[in-house]
Amino acid sequence: MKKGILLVNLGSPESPEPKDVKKYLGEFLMDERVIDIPLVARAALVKGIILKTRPKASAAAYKKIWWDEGSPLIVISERLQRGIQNKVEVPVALAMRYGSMTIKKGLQELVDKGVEEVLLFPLYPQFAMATTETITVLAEELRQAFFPNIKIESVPAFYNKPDYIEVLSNSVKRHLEGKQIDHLLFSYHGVPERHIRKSDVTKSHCKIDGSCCATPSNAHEFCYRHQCLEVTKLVAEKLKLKTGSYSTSFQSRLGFDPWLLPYTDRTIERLGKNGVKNMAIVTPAFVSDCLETLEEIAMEGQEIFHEMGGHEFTTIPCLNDDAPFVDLLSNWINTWVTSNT
Ligand SMILES: C=CC1=C(C)c2cc3[nH]c(cc4nc(cc5[nH]c(cc1n2)c(C)c5CCC(=O)O)C(CCC(=O)O)=C4C)c(C)c3C=C
Ligand SMILES: [Fe+2]
Ligand SMILES: [Fe+2]
Repeated sequence: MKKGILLVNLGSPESPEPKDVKKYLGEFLMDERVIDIPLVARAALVKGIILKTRPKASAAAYKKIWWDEGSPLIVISERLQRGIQNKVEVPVALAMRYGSMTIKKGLQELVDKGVEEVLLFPLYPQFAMATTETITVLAEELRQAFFPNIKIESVPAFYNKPDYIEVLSNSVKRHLEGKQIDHLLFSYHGVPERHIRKSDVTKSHCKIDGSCCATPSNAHEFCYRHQCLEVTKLVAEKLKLKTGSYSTSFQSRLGFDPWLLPYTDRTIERLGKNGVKNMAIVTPAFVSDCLETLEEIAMEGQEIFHEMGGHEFTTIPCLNDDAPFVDLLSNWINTWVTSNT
């Protein structure tokens, strides 16, 4: 059976204009795994409230980070795809969960090249129902409806793979070389606490009480909070960071439901108030720099820190298309390609 790879990232608006941002946000936020409330309530919230105001504010934010070539997230994902394609023998396609580069088009591109067995590769180190799960569920629905003769295998969350932790740790180390940092903040995209409970396969483990994520459990295979805390722990161990010199927080909350704590903006504020002068931030929930890292962290986060009296604010880029990351993903793909052939 001929094999092929489909890398999948989140997606971006077609342009940073409010009408395109509105279209993108409409599709994104109407996903039942992103805003997980009944359809009628979701439509009322998204179309009746969020889409009335947010597109204008989001468009202004997108304009600050947009590149001549397009959305940073898309451009970087395309560079990653090309980097991997140069290192593997099978076709590598790229799709986005939302927007015009659809998963259906990505599967079609592979099928047109004769592919019958697809490795679906969600570009997220940690599992979340709003990211990994929505991709795998949609890909299976598309397979059943349009491509019944292909096989799809999905790459699970790779948050604790030793070679991933090594690449991430080396990147942090490289970007902090020669700097005197008082505090390293690991900031992950937040999710509503409800998402963690919904994804708890044991239905009783995740109490989000501070200790459950450190207690061994089958729930952790699908616990976003555990997987984020684990990345922090493993990188801190690898870099021999001292207790108290690093911490974890969650960014980008939306709405009034409780989201994972502590929040990144409040954490930056507290660090500044507590006298931290030089801080760095790494964002391991994102493999590609995007609105959430380039604007919310590198611009807004820096501003908060400076307002609180902080001096140096270092934003560590995502792994993007760095050679060690391209090599890592290519190695995993090549292992899959040569297995059972
Ligand atoms: C209920 C809302 C949201 C959930 C849950 C959520 C989870 C989630 N998102 C990412 C990664 C990205 N999100 C990005 C942008 C973004 N996210 C939300 C909302 C939720 N995300 C919104 C409304 C937006 C748009 C921007 C805005 O208006 O603030 C992006 C950036 C995309 C880009 O074009 O650059 C990424 C990447 C993860 C990993 C995640 C759960 C773990
Ligand atoms: Fe998001
Ligand atoms: Fe947990």
